[in-house]
Amino acid sequence: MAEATVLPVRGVAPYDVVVGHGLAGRLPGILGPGVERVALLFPGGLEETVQPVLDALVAEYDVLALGLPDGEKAKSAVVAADCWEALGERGFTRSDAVVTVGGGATTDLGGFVAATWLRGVRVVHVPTTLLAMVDAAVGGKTGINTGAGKNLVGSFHEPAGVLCDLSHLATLPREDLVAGLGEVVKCGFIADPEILRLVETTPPGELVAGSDVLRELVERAIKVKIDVVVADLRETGGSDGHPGREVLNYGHTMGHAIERTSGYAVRHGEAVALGCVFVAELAARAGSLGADVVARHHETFARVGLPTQWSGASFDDLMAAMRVDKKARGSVSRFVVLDDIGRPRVLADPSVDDLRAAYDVLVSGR
Ligand SMILES: NC(=O)c1ccc[n+]([C@@H]2O[C@H](COP(=O)([O-])OP(=O)(O)OC[C@H]3O[C@@H](n4cnc5c(N)ncnc54)[C@H](O)[C@@H]3O)[C@@H](O)[C@H]2O)c1
Ligand SMILES: O=C(O)C(=O)C[C@@H](O)[C@H](O)[C@H](O)COP(=O)(O)O
Ligand SMILES: [Zn+2]
Repeated sequence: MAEATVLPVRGVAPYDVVVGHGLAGRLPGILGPGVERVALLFPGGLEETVQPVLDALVAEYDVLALGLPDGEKAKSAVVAADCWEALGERGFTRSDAVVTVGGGATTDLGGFVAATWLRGVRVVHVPTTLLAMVDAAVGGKTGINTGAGKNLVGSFHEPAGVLCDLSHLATLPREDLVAGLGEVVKCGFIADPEILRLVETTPPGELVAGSDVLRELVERAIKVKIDVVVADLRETGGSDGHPGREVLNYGHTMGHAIERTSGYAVRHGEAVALGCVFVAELAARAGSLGADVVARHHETFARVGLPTQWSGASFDDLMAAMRVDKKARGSVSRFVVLDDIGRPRVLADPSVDDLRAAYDVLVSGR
């Protein structure tokens, strides 16, 4: 089996993202000295996946195992409050730590609990979905949803380390693996065309757990994310017209609106694919994106099995949902668009006609 790859995140509080197999034994080294209690947060139902991590932890620490609701249901104020109460009852101090094992919903909620408990304790993420490995567990964004929308409450709280054990992908349902490819392909469009080449030249049936090509895609997508967050951790902006960290939000303005208006029935990665197609169509009208790159959005997402057409909500409902997007400023909506592959910028206040034309393509397809 190939050696682990260590991808350093050289920010203010440096840490490593490790990609490989059987990594749980590294946890004590990452948690460091002084930790007595560890809260292990995971979705109920994932016990088998969690077991190696639990085994590695119980040997060294007083472990508080907290099973969470599955998926997006974990990202609520009620669940966060339940976790705070549990940490309080067990006497968690600032020298104790949180470990998350699960998908992006788990790392988002667990990261938020770690960020807020005593104003911040150490957290290590063990992502078990493709999407969480390439995106959610890396970079320190944590959050929960509110009635008004997705990820509206949260904080930036960087992990002490991220362990991407590719063995976990063997049990991941195909639909969730494909959803993770949504964020991978997004990274191809915003920064790394080699990702697009790999996806477009590999038979989709070979993009499976255990394949060399999937590992290369994982590592490339993580590198894209690391480069962005090291340059602009808190999303304050880039330079020379680059959107800074907001570039990672490519496709997310519409994507988050689709998730919310569907009652979170559409997976995050699926919504990102739809949002990227929408915003490529928008950039063709309100910006200067060429027809060839727009077509490539439709083709590449569809090639891996992601949706590129969706008619689950009205134009007005989606516009209303997009108003709470964190990139908006006052009543001005802002979208990350491309002028070409790897050339992102922010488009502010596009016309309703252009937005509607892009929406029409989303509804009826090309
Ligand atoms: N913080 C960030 O930077 C960031 C980035 C991207 C996405 N996100 C968030 O991540 C979430 C989506 O993450 P996701 O796609 O991982 O969804 P998820 O966390 O809901 O996981 C998807 C499903 O896979 C199951 N699962 C997890 N690991 C498994 C395994 N190894 N085997 C079998 N089943 C497994 C989960 O229990 C769940 O049912 C969204 O809430 C999104 O907003 C956050
Ligand atoms: O890390 C980021 O920054 C991202 O935008 C990555 C996104 O893929 C991710 O879905 C993130 O949670 C979106 O954040 P939000 O700020 O739009 O809530
Ligand atoms: Zn995302």
